[in-house]
Amino acid sequence: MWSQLVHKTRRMTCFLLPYYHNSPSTTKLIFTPHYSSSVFLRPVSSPAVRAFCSKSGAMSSLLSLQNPDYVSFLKQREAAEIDETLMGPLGFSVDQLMELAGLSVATSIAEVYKPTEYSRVLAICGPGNNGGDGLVAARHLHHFGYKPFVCYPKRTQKPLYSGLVTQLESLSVPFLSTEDLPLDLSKDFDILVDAMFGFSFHGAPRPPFDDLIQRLVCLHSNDQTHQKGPVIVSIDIPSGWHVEEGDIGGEGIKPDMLVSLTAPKLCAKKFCGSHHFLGGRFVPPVIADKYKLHLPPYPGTSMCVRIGKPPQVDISTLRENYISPEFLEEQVESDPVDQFRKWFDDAMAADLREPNAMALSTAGKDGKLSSRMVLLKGVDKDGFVWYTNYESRKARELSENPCASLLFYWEGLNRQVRIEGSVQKVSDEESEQYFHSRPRGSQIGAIVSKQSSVVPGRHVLYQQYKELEEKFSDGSLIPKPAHWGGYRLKPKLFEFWQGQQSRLHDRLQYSPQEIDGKLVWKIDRLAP
Ligand SMILES: NC(=O)C1=CN([C@@H]2O[C@H](COP(=O)(O)OP(=O)(O)OC[C@H]3O[C@@H](n4cnc5c(N)ncnc54)[C@H](OP(=O)(O)O)[C@@H]3O)[C@@H](O)[C@H]2O)[C@H](O)CC1
Ligand SMILES: Cc1cc2nc3c(=O)[nH]c(=O)nc-3n(C[C@H](O)[C@H](O)[C@H](O)COP(=O)(O)O)c2cc1C
Ligand SMILES: Cc1ncc(COP(=O)(O)O)c(C=O)c1O
Ligand SMILES: [K+]
Repeated sequence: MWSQLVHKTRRMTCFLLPYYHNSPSTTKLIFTPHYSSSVFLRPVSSPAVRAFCSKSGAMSSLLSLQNPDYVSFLKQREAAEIDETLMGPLGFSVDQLMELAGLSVATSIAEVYKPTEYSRVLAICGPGNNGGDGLVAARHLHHFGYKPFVCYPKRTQKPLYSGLVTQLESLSVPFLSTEDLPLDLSKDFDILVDAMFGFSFHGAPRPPFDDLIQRLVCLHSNDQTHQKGPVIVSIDIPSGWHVEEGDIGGEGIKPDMLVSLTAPKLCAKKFCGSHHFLGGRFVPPVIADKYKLHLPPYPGTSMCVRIGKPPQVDISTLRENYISPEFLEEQVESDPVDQFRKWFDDAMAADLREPNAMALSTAGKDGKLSSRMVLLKGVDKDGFVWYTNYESRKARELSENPCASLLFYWEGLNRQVRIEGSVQKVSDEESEQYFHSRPRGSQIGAIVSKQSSVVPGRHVLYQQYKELEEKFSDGSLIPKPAHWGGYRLKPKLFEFWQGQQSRLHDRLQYSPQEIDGKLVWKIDRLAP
């Protein structure tokens, strides 16, 4: 039933940072909880930083605030050696590694540059494996919804490479010769994938790559005219850079994004672009161990992880233009609770995270306001229910002033709901029933926490928690503390807000009116 709603298991997020513990006889993989101050970062959904707006992007971005020194950098010789070991004793084939490398590049690009804004991609591929990564990336980008083009002037006559070319041709991905390419690449492409040279580059670039690199260099000079040009994404090494020293003369390409593979090479320390990613999620422990590689963990199932600092953003530029279906008086339910349920169902269907999270605002007798999030645990014609500590700040304020307001914001649907009314405690039986439905850990947590009071340190809570956990380890009933229970807000005012373009939002307010001794809800449209 809806009013007994939302008993979803709370998702506990714990970041596990693997490290390899070396003992003379064994190599053990130990997981330690990894706490980072950035753990609480939310993805910012705006065009400027769509960079990390996808779910996995958000995960990558929160890992990014790790100390950048934490990441290892490889010498050219080490990179080549690792490659040989992977493809020798460790049993990988070059095809496999190239596929994973190219996929990492495509997913890194997709995390930062959305195909709706950056559709036209030119992959410039060199004669070696770096070029192969570029071909694979182009294929994945096609499947991700981009429009890739490929320039592959020095083709390698090996089945792996001719296969990659055939695969692209079968997707009708156009191949452009160097002569076909416009001298100025800035007009025709949104993303330039630099897949010319990787860690085997040496000396000075020979034709035709010298000229191609120069065309990428030229784009920065255009940049000074403040034209929005294409972005450059380098695979593993910015082509033309010394693999260890970087851009020695300072006249090389300046990529916006670098996707390091396996581990960044030394030149990556000189990378100044906005987006440094790591790909190549195939490093087995023996390699990590032998080369003492410190690499960030890949989030979830992602093929890439952001390393280095995320780009700085000007907060004042962050904004969304809401685009939604019109929300009209004719469509709404006459009863606001029914309308709320309809929208709540939409929020559930949209798979939003914690659609039952709501801001609760209260004020004490001094009139000073306070807000916090709580979880809605039930709704019906009698009101909106949540559970909390009856000795908390909110409880004190509610005892002094029973008026409160609730606010839901469903970002993915461009919707907000405001509810105002008066608050009462729910019955003891109702609290009792709900309390015992919670996970046992949360029940103990409620006993331990004298909510809103000052605690000398986390260890105090943890100590009490451990003691109670031990006490109730036999599975016996955990008694609900008297100071824990529910509140119900009886609504007197509703507002349903649907975001629209140019800030001309729809706002429908429901207020109660008595007509012929009967209570009806009056619906008014408010100016946005
Ligand atoms: N383990 C991994 O992470 C994997 C990474 N991969 C990718 O492979 C490259 C390294 O590939 P490799 O084939 O060894 O080398 P390059 O792609 O860098 O290029 C070698 C070719 O480039 C020619 N070359 C070298 N220098 C120049 C130059 N100055 N001018 C022109 N051409 C040059 C070289 O020819 P030579 O005759 O000079 O030897 C080669 O033809 C790595 O960076 C990753 O991107 C794998 O895909 C998977 C595993
Ligand atoms: C998403 C979310 C849901 C929360 N749900 C509850 C809840 O249901 N009950 C509760 O007591 N605290 C909940 N909290 C914690 C409160 O926001 C708050 O920190 C706590 O209730 C103390 O508030 P007070 O000192 O103003 O009384 C939640 C926090 C968040 C971020
Ligand atoms: C302190 C506190 N109490 C209660 C709740 C509600 O949790 P539950 O869904 O377990 O009732 C939360 C949720 O975040 C909370 O933080
Ligand atoms: K490259």
